[in-house]
Amino acid sequence: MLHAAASSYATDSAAEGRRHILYVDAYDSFSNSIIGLLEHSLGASVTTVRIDDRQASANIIQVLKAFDAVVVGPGPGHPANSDDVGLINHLWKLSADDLLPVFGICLGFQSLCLAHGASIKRLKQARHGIISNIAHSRTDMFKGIAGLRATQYHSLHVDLAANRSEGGQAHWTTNSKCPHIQPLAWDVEDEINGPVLMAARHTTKPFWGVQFHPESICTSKEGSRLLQRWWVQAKAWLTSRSRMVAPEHTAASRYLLPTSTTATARDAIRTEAEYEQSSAVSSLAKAIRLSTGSQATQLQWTRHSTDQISPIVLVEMLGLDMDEIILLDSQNHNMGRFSLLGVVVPGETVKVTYRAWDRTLRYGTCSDDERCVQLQSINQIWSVLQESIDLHDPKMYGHGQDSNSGSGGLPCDSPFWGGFMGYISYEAGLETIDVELHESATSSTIPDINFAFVHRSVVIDHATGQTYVQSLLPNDSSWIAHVRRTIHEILQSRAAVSQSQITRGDITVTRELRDDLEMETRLGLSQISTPQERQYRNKVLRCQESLAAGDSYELCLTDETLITVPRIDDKGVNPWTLYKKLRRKNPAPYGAYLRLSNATVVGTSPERFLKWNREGHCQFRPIKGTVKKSPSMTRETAHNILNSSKEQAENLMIVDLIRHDLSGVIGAEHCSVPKLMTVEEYEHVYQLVSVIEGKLPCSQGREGPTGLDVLKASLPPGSMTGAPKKRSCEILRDIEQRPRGIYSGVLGYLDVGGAGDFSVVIRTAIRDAGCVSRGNVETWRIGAGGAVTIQSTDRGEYLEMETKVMTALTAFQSK
Ligand SMILES: C=C(O[C@@H]1C=C(C(=O)O)C=C[C@H]1O)C(=O)O
Ligand SMILES: NC(=O)CC[C@H](N)C(=O)O
Repeated sequence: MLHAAASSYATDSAAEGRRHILYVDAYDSFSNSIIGLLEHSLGASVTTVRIDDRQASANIIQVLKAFDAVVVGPGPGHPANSDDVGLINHLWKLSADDLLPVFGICLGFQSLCLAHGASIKRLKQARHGIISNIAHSRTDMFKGIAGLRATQYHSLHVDLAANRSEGGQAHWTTNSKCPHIQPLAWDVEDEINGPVLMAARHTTKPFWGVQFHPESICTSKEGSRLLQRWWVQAKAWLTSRSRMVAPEHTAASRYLLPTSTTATARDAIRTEAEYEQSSAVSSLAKAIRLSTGSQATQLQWTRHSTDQISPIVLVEMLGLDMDEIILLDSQNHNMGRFSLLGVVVPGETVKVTYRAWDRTLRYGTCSDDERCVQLQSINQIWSVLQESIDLHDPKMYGHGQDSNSGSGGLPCDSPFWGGFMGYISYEAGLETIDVELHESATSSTIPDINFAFVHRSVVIDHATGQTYVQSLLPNDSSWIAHVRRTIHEILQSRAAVSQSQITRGDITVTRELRDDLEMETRLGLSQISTPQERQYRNKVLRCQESLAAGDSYELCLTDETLITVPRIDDKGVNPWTLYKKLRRKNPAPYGAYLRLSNATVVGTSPERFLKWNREGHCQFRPIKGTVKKSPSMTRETAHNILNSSKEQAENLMIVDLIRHDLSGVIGAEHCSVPKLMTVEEYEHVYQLVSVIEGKLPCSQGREGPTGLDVLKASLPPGSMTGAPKKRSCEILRDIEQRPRGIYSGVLGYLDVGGAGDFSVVIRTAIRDAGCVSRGNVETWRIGAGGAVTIQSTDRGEYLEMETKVMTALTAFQSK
């Protein structure tokens, strides 16, 4: 199947007269941005092939006939390792008749030079996310290019044998060892590594290459001009040879494998086997739909002016604190606007779980009516989630019912009207990028995807002081009235203020004090086992070895802290009491309390992963760069540290990675970076934050990608992996030797109206499933870690991990 560019929505590959470029993807996390640049700076149509596409490799001559030029992308590994470059090696051996212009970027460039006599060596210090001025010859593709600042992501470099003998000067001549490699650009500012070759061309063949990354957000505009200059040269070469592409461009299609899951969540399932399963899976959507009746879905809702009502008080007054619920709680944090409560109605709410290691999907309202379907791949889940959402979109059924507010229509300011609430684990994310799971993932008892289809919800808008009570169930006025009465009760007794317990009457106060006391007694007897410093530091060093070897540019190393708490009278820690303590100690905008199926999550994440609204506006907010607060750490010093090259490089890599993830779905030209590396202050840390945004194409009817497509294309969260994502995750799995589970995954909601919001699961405690019935102790886990770069120190990384653990561990320390 032909895969016409990763960003197929931006491309009209059938357009007449367009040139065709074959992009060779070496599994890099920046490829989609490069493809966007080729499409929009050069006006070319781009088709992607992966380096390990065997069929394309075996038929490479035929494949190339359909293209005007090839761009060979960056990637992990070493150009001398055939697995890392795959079919790239064929390009350098093409006969005169089959030749065509080739442009290599980073790994592609190194491969070009290696094939023509150069040596590939390790840099003394790898350059990942480092921006520098490029000194160039002003000739060839650099003609007319002004000052060029460019981002580098490399550990290896091209050694032309004459590098060092030129006294640190850039030079533009070939030498006898590499007579065909003509230098075109150098980095002469690098004091540690000395002059490093940044661009070259072949003296007789139409091969060019650059060591830096023209697609990076921090490479100046001259980066795309350079590509345009190359394109002029390439086309001149094609004209001089009268080279024509095969009349049928799609002739290449039968040799190329699809490169990514560009199928949208709404796309029809194709193979027969998939079809069979899909009908089983589809019955899930129908089962969920049945619970709302066969008629049009109505959203019944009321709105109340509640000022600053506390979601905690509301949960308790509704008597839900011991039940299965999902609370997304912005904890009055200045960066969180909404709090959302999803109610699980025992025996009625449909729960959907998926286990990555055996690919089983389970759904039902309770264990008795649970159905289990064996899936071929996680990709089948997205369509069923999307289908369930689509079947309930109240917009499709005319107006919802506004029973009390009198304004009619739907509550547009409420970001969630009902739909799925829950999480997607890190391992589920690994499956989406074809990373094999660690063997011990088989022992995991907590689901990897865990959602409830929430019909009844309450949304508190802390900015406007409005609270929405909403239900998708038919004839649910009595529940709505019950919540409304409870809200009035809270308001009347002024229980909405923070001193709520004092005003809620003696019974509640007594219960709360008793709960606190019980928890503190258990916590006083708990055992905390944090990662050993020496072992953690060794892991940092192992990460750095992979970075130095060129296998990764950044690795988000993590480990976990275990808290074992004795169960007394068959009772462990009350998760609700624990959550209340945690949110007091570490308020954060993405607070989460989840009890669903056998998972218990108590968290205070500062990091939004991805939000999209009903108009299709998407936003990522990755955090990368952490400084611990302390009496001696002034805001100014924190800013200085976070503005250092180490922290900025760390952040830049993730920004470029997320631009790639988002571009793959909506096209690079629709992505923007409105905030690049701004410092934000939290309870215990300062963080460096960037914002990447984009807009889904407006689709008529139900065509085109959705927010869920962006979500599935971006897992696991780049800030928790490092770049390039796939190789980095494989390295981390081998170093960490454990599944991460819910930690490092994403938690949030998919709204029936088409919106969604997910945080990154960090600074969070998770209770082991099954422990409740496992005798007299229970275990809680807190994952923590940080991005290791070549500039990290092992001790510094250990301290950073410790700081992050503490943000959640404080809740376990007895008073
Ligand atoms: C890995 C964690 O956090 C991630 C790593 C960060 C960093 O390296 O600075 C910052 C926020 C998160 O994306 C964690 O909190 O455990
Ligand atoms: N960005 C890249 O292509 C990196 C190439 C190679 N793996 C290196 O680290 O030098």
